[in-house]
Amino acid sequence: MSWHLLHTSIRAHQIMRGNSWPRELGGGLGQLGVGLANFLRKRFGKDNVILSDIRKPPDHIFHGGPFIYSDILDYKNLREIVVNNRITWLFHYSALLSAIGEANVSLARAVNITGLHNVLDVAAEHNLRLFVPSTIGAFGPTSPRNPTPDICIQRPRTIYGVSKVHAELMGEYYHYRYGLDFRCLRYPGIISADSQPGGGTTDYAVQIFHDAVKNGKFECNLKSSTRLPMMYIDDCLRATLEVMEAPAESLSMRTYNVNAMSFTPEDLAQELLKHIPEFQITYNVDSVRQAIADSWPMNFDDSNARKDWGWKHDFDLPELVTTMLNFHGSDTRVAQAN
Ligand SMILES: NC(=O)C1=CN([C@@H]2O[C@H](COP(=O)(O)OP(=O)(O)OC[C@H]3O[C@@H](n4cnc5c(N)ncnc54)[C@H](O)[C@@H]3O)[C@@H](O)[C@H]2O)C=CC1
Ligand SMILES: CC(=O)[C@H](N)C(=O)O
Repeated sequence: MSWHLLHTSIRAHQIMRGNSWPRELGGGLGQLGVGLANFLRKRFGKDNVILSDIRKPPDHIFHGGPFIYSDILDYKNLREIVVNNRITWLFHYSALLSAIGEANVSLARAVNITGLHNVLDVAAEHNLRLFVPSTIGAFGPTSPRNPTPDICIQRPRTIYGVSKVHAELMGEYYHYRYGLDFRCLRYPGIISADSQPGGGTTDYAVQIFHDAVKNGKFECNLKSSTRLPMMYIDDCLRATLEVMEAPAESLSMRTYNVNAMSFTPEDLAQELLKHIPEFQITYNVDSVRQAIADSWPMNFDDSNARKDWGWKHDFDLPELVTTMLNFHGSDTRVAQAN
């Protein structure tokens, strides 16, 4: 019996009891982890996915499958989990995202850098296959923005971006120096319907759907012309699994951009109006998030991922909006019925 652990958060890790499958587990209570847990439980059965968290999970999560405690900053605890459960793959999702990281730099440095070091060491010590997500935030104002290739200048201006460049470089160092099977994808802004974002710059693109369905209006904290790479969560989770299952010999790199679409708040509002004609968007720009967004890629070049391991996205902007509204719409209908 081999186990696979995804480290995502102070609130959630997951260890999956897998027979022989190299499958990933989502962080229990993070935006992506919730989606990942659902994805994995639909495909592999809920009893093969164990959530871990230093907080008590809500009932629907607790009853959704097995549960265990862990903290990414507790190296001894990490080693015990890896050894006691014979972990073979580790997915490290724990981080403070861009905006929340700027509000608490010392905690972001601890979690995003010291936490990463703990994971690298336990992964190298126990020969784990390690996935660490990077981000569009790993680029900065001196990077080419339209499009942004895999290899170019990376001088991000957030602790989040600096920590993610560090993760990319450290992961690749451990790969070349110690043979660690490190794999990394730079995610765009990820959009999910059934989970809340964790304090990033792209969070508006998640909240707008909830507000549009519930109130018919939305106050956007970025300028209407702010173009950013975005991806629907199903594409994100599939990309993660596909790169982890790709044969090592197919990987010419260990860190890849993955892309699906790029849009502005205005583009998104126009697409929403096709479904909700009365929808209204207003703007109240958050200067911290706007400065971060203005330093990030506008479009991502992911040609290496498409060439090396066959990456292909499924959701463009129209499909994203239809899918998200169907979820929120059905959610609202259920709420009204109840
Ligand atoms: N959601 C997105 O749009 C994107 C996410 N990513 C990356 O994917 C990963 C997961 O992202 P999300 O689920 O959105 O993040 P999230 O903010 O929803 O969850 C991150 C988790 O890290 C946890 N954390 C904080 N301190 C911790 C500690 N000491 N020990 C363990 N966990 C700790 C937080 O409690 C939180 O639950 C992160 O590494 C993030 O950088 C990358 C690009 C885009
Ligand atoms: C794109 C990301 O990495 C995240 N959603 C953020 O905005 O901080």
